[in-house]
Amino acid sequence: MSGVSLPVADSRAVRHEALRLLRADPRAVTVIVVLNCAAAALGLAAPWLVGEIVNRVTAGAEVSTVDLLAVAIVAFAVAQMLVTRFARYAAFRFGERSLASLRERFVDDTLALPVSVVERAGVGDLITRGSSDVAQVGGTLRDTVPDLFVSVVQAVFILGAVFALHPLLGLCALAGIPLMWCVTRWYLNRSRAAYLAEGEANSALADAMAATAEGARAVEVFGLQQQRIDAAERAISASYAARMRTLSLRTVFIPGTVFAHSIPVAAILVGGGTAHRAGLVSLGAVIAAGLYLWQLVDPLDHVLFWLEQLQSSGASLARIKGVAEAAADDEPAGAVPVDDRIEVKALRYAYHGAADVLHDLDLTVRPGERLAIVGPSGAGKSTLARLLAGMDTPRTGSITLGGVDVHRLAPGRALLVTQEHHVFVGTLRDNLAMAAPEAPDARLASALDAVGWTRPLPDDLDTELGDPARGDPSLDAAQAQQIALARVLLADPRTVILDETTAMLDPNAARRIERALAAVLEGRTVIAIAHRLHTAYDADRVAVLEHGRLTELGSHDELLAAKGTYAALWGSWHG
Ligand SMILES: Nc1ncnc2c1ncn2[C@@H]1O[C@H](COP(=O)(O)OP(=O)(O)OP(=O)(O)O)[C@@H](O)[C@H]1O
Repeated sequence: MSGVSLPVADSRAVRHEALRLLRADPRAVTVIVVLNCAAAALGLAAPWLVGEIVNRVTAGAEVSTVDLLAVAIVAFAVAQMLVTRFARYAAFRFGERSLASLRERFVDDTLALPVSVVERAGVGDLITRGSSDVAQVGGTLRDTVPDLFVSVVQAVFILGAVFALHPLLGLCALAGIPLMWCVTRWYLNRSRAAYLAEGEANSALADAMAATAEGARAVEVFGLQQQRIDAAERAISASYAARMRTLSLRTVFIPGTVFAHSIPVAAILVGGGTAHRAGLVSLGAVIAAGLYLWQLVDPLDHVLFWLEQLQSSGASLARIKGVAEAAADDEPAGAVPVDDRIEVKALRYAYHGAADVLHDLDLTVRPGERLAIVGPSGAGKSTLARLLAGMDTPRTGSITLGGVDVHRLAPGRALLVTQEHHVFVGTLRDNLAMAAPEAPDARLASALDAVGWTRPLPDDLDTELGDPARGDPSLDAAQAQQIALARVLLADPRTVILDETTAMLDPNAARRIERALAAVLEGRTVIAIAHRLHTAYDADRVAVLEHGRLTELGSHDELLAAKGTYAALWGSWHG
């Protein structure tokens, strides 16, 4: 964790993104709106028909009339059920499609992020945004938005129906709104911060437990039991206090809204009863209005419940959109250089605002040249390699390849090969073809031959790799490195930067890989960070880096003759 978070989008950008998701499929949204309105309208029939039954019975109607109205109630209920079913289905499909599009965009935005931004932010943040935040927004699109919409439509229709029965009854129906408004505002003003604090306290508790479990040996050896118990108790107390805070908010919110629901029913009974006695409304209308109000409880509950969900999804969408903003801040790559000459001018670099680790570096590498960079640990060799590959940008000064800032080069022009090797889950073909998607199998196979690949695999290029849990053959570090080198061959970069490519391998494997490397590097410009000095011996020139400064530059023989740092390093390495 670096502590430098990825950005979070502001509320305007979040609103814009939410509208974009809704506008992406206007046909589906129209179908959902129409079906839900129809379902809500059909739901209004039953209370009105019950009121009609009361009015007709009071007026002395026949049993057959009542039967007919009862059948109509059932018919409307069935019709509402069917329409609701199709409305839900349409909403679910829309939600799933929106979720898929959100995921795809997130992957695109993540891949467009500069490596340095990902490293600074920490992979954990990106994973949380890509998993729980995307799932939260997806759930909201699939369930909350349609349900909220249905509930709002139902509530509006129900209130409209009560007003249609009689404006006086409509006014009684609105009697609970002021209290509900106050309680909800009070709750929403406090709940976001309280739930965020609860989430943080839970994470801290999980971290404290995990640290104790992971460091169990150290706890035992150094007798840290009491210290870990105290740490756990502090985390538990903080989590308990945070939970009590959210619980106390709910103990006001839930009873407050339940009470607010009963006010209009009481108002209808008192106001409606008085109006009926005064001959202003029929008894059936009062009963229908009472039934409507009971029907109103459910959609209002949903609206209040989902409001909170919308708040936390808004926060998740802001975090997802923040990744897109970070990706958009990066300058577009794709510039094509005039040749392969590398020019480093007055280069300075510092990590996250700390002191400079590279100071005023000037260096020219000719096309096709082999340059070795040597120096003590911490001198800045790997930092320079990353800058040369365009993975980070200089604080001041410039690095160009063929006149183009390396940061803006078209992909594949200059490649950094490190000691890290990753086998992607997929077939051997997938692992190779990502460097050259159009390459036929014969070219993939010859790239493998060129890097000295000898391991027979059960299904050749179709062999699945990368997931030992499903029984994929496991590859050792050297074989994984060979796949990485075959990829370099297939990508065919004009410039290759090697950063201690064989450092993690045993001497035999290292020799095999170095032989393979010779094939890969043929005819290219090569800048090699050398920890084994024979790489420097084979190079056209050697650059010595000490404390972030270039202190020596020349051929192996010239530097030996100069009797400086390189000569001393060679002397101690050689014997
Ligand atoms: N991610 C990072 N954040 C902060 N400082 C860093 C980071 N990576 C390297 N440094 C610092 O930058 C300086 C140069 O490190 P760098 O890894 O480039 O040296 P190096 O010559 O490659 O060393 P080695 O041979 O041990 O790999 C060191 O002081 C190191 O502590």
